[in-house]
Amino acid sequence: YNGVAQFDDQTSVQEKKYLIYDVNPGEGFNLRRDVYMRVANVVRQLREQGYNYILVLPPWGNLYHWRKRENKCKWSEFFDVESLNLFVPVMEFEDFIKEAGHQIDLVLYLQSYAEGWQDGEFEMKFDIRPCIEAQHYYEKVGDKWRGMFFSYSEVWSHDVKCLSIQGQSSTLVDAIKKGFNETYRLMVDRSETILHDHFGDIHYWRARRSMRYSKAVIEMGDKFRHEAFNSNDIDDRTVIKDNWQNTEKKHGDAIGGNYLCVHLRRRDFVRSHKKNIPSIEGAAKQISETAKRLKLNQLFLSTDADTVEIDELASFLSPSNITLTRFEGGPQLSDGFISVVDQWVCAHAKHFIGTHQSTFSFRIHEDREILGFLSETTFNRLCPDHENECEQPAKWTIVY
Ligand SMILES: C[C@@H]1O[C@H](OP(=O)(O)OP(=O)(O)OC[C@H]2O[C@@H](n3cnc4c(=O)[nH]c(N)nc43)[C@H](O)[C@@H]2O)[C@@H](O)[C@H](O)[C@@H]1O
Repeated sequence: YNGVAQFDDQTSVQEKKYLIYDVNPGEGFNLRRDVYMRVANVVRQLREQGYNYILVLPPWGNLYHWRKRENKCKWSEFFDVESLNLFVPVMEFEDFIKEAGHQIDLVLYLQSYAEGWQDGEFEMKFDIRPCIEAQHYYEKVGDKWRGMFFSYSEVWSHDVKCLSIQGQSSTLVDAIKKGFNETYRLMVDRSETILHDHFGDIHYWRARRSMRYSKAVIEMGDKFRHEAFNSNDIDDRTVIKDNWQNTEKKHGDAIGGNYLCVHLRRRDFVRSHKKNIPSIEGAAKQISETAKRLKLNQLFLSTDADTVEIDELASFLSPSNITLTRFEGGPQLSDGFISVVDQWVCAHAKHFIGTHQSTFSFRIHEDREILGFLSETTFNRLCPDHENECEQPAKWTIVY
């Protein structure tokens, strides 16, 4: 596959256009990372077919899980934008405003079909339809459509249309080609409505491999690994090349630092995934057993739990020589930044155990696949209290 850099020769063929996107406001950080991969693959396909789209990165902000209210955060705070740029050309929203102004030509609001699936069959299709709920998010004031637009109050759109769609990245490609390929600044809202073309295929992984963390995240994470666990890339065998395009690891290349990482998802998960996650005591029991089995007495805990639960967990660890360490960050760091450092540290552990169906854990799985860990050290989850041997996460292993 040589889908890279083809865009260089196409810039002359077609006038440059912008594809901006957004996601359902209630979605968390790591589901948004998944949606990025779907949209990046929309742009990849459009470019391969001669449409000169640049992907505009939606600023991070006002996330439900973030306790510090932050908005207009750039992707470069968390990710290496130059690296993303090697998959499809991307730009920060602020740079888009500088380059193309405060207007968007059309917001295409993705929605499902009001009538649901016909005959219970999933068929890929799209149609412009009356809006079902977009009116809650966009309002026409004078001749300008106003909306959230990532908290940029000066931004507005000339038009808003609703597209009922059932399908995947390529379905949206078809819709754009058919109806909107003349649109200069196109924004696709509710992009999570489309699925991946093929979950876990080479295009999925290329987009994912391009999503490297920012230098600041990596430096902070590496410093912490070194200080807390004496872990470093040479000893852990986790050295990777600067460019993801020529980084290819085999399972078993990486051995990881001398610690066990557990991602313990709490807060809203305690309610929404009650049946599938353990109690604090149950988690401590499973962690203790794994630590004993693997002869690891250093635990790195990545969690959104409050300190009461963390102290409780620590008190249940047995034998009591298991040390519990967390990355606390400090007041100057954002919630988003701390959470990505947590993921980086977990990605380098000798063994990882995550939480059932948490996209936060899924992104750690992927990082470990990229680094070349054996799958059995990665695709593990905590079981609910009443099940000793629950079903483990599907092994979505890397493909090159
Ligand atoms: C119920 C669903 O849960 C889904 O969450 P799920 O997949 O775990 O994962 P995320 O989409 O990332 O949302 C969870 C957020 O909670 C914080 N968080 C969770 N675990 C940790 C951790 O170990 N360390 C740190 N520092 N922060 C953590 C962090 O802000 C993270 O982005 C949501 O995406 C969906 O929108 C929905 O709410």
